[in-house]
Amino acid sequence: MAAEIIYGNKIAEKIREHIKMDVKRLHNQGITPGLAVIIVGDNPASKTYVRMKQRASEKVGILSRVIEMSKETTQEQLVQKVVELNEDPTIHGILVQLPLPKQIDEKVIIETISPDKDVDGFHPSNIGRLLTNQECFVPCTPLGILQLVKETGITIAGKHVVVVGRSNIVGKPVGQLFLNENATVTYCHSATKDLYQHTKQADILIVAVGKPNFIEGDGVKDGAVVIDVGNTYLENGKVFGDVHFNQIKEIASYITPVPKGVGPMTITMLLQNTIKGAEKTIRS
Ligand SMILES: Nc1nc(=O)c2c([nH]1)NC[C@@H]1CN(c3ccc(C(=O)N[C@@H](CCC(=O)O)C(=O)O)cc3)C=[N+]21
Repeated sequence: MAAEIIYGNKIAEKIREHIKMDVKRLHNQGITPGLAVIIVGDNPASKTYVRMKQRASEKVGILSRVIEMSKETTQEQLVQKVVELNEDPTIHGILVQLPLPKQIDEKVIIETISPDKDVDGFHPSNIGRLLTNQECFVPCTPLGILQLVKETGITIAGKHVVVVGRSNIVGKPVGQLFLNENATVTYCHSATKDLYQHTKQADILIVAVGKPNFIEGDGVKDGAVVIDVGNTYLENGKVFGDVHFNQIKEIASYITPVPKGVGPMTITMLLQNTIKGAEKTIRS
């Protein structure tokens, strides 16, 4: 049976309507949520993402400030910029677009961002809080994936979630998030032996490796929910996911497309986290 396609862009649109109302409520309290996005260097994909984030922010009434820094920026200069934004009361969310140029240590920069403004959820303090199931900023892509799966109406508790990929920004936190939802979680990665033996066990298969068509039809169980986190730009300018969509759509119960799947949810969760950052200033 053919799978139902989960259109992340449609779900994202619905959530953004709620976000607009949250922003209005904050405006009425005299607060304009502010997001700072720092981009270092001129990676074309990064520029595209930053533009999408900026446009999405403006549409819902979040003030976005994009800070462009040259590819020669030193670590010290970037740290200084982040410290400045940490202290800026008009900024409620800080995102440093990754990857960073070689001369800059990402870990140092991420640890400089105030955990209270860390809308990416990459600071070790937020990661530790996610691990211990405490209130925190959850990384945007994992949070978006959870919302997409919840939108299908399936129960997550007790399901076997198999995550392919173990990056700090997607693989690891998404597994943790589903573990917190009482799923049984398996992580697969580059050293995993007999990958398909594992992926075929998945009720929910999440693929985040950045390799087009990495998982084909024979790696998927009948009726599985398949979430494709890939976003690889090929020379022709087209964007590709990590799973063989045409094969798997005949096997899965639900599948996310690329584009219009996980990507728009990532950006929507960034907006949601920025509002959460702005709300923190009310309570304190
Ligand atoms: N500090 C940091 N935080 C991030 O969240 C972050 C980052 N660095 N570095 C790069 C990755 C990638 N990322 C995407 C966001 C949206 C789409 C997205 O919306 N993609 C569209 C396709 C776009 C197109 O059609 O060109 C879609 O899937 O429909 C993709 C990828 C955020 N990232």
